[in-house]
Amino acid sequence: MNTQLYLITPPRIDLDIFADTLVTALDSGEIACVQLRLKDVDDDTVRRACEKLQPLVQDRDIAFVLNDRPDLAKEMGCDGVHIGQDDTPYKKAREIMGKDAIVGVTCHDSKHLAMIAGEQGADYVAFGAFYPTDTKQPKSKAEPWILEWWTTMFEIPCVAIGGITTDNATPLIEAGADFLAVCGGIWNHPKGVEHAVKHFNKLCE
Ligand SMILES: Cc1ncc(COP(=O)(O)OP(=O)(O)O)c(N)n1
Ligand SMILES: Cc1ncsc1CCOP(=O)(O)O
Ligand SMILES: [Mg+2]
Repeated sequence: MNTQLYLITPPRIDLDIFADTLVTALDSGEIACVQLRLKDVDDDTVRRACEKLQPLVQDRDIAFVLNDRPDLAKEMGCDGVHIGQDDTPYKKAREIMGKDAIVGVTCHDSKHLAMIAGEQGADYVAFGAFYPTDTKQPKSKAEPWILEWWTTMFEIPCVAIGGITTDNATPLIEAGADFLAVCGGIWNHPKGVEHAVKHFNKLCE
């Protein structure tokens, strides 16, 4: 399977404006997954964002994953949740989400964390940050070899994240990333989101 695109929503969104931008992105090419990632907002803001954005994504047969909050992901009918090492522990997240939902786990640049997540039953392991990013102050710096190592050793999909753009994605694709999780590289692309999606898709062919 070729590398697939996994969109992360911008840190701050105006819901009505972003819904239109998201539709443009979704209709520009192949996208496997969208993660709603809103930090430091109240639960109702997350609920409203889910209500507005989730149908746009799911109606196109694309997975809608919520960051950090298995409780809200379950309540809102999301396809999955992404949890970090300081979030709800995997077992609890799985208990809340059920066996068929997607549960993805941040593993930074750690083989050890990834093997634990894999053993516990994670649907994907996420490595990063591969490049400098303005979206988050990352806790770790990962190198492409960890993607190569993971894909050689395990069947569970791996996600590459952190500062990925159309200019720097190729080494991660070549190293075997199953998914590229991208925020700024899509929404802030100088030529617009349509061009960005198409360009990422081309790189992944
Ligand atoms: C696909 C994907 N990978 C990694 C992260 C980072 O999760 P986390 O370490 O919990 O940090 P926050 O995103 O919660 O700030 C992610 N969200 N998605
Ligand atoms: C959430 C997250 N986790 C590690 S780096 C990162 C930010 C991803 O956004 P961008 O693609 O803009 O670097
Ligand atoms: Mg988190």
